Amino acid sequence: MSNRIYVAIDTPDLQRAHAMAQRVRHHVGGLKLGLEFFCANGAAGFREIAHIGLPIFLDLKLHDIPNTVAKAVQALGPLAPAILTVHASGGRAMLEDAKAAAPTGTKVVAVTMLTSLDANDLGETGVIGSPADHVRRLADLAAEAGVDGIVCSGAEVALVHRAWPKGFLVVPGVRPADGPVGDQKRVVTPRAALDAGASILVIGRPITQADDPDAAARAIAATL
Ligand SMILES: O=C(O)c1cc(=O)[nH]c(=O)n1[C@@H]1O[C@H](COP(=O)(O)O)[C@@H](O)[C@H]1O
Repeated sequence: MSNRIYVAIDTPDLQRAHAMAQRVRHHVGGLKLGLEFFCANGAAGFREIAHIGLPIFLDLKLHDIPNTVAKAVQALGPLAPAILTVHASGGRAMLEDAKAAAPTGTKVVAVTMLTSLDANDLGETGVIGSPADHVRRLADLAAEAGVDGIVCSGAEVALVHRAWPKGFLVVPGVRPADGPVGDQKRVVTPRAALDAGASILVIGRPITQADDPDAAARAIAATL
């Protein structure tokens, strides 16, 4: 893929989502639809956005018992998303069953440690060790369970890339050098994330909240 930016279309409003996707479509490689969009618009909304013709990353971060996740992945099968997320902390059996239930062309990627968390947040959830240790442990589990890749921050992607060179590595929480970080805590620039081994970048607000979203997408793409 020449353009490795997936733009996060985070809105519950189908018209706005469609207009935003149309606006930036020539400057991104794919579109990411997440919980906010899918809870409001479901499969019908997904199909409307898919008509635009770019690959769709369906980011539902599924996390439940193996049977429930497998049945949910099966139910999403007719949508044939290019990429689908589950949580790595759902465990080995959940990851194996999610992959087995996904259509052949869908990459199943496992979210390791959300980019909105830092070492302190991790400690509060009872996890001992650094973010890097935690991401590495979950990435190893994801690789062993046979999913296609993981989601992590740009701060850990280099170490995962070394351990799993063939893994499909998704990096969100990227910000142009001077941009506001918002609720993200483990942030790097788009260029740094790609240099460290990211397969694709997920970028939302730096594009969608810009005064001129297509110019913002073009400007970020030009740095890559
Ligand atoms: O799975 C994701 O895409 C994801 C994982 C993660 O750890 N952090 C994260 O921000 N995301 C998603 O990436 C997008 C980031 O959006 P911005 O912070 O607006 O660029 C959102 O749609 C998040 O749901």
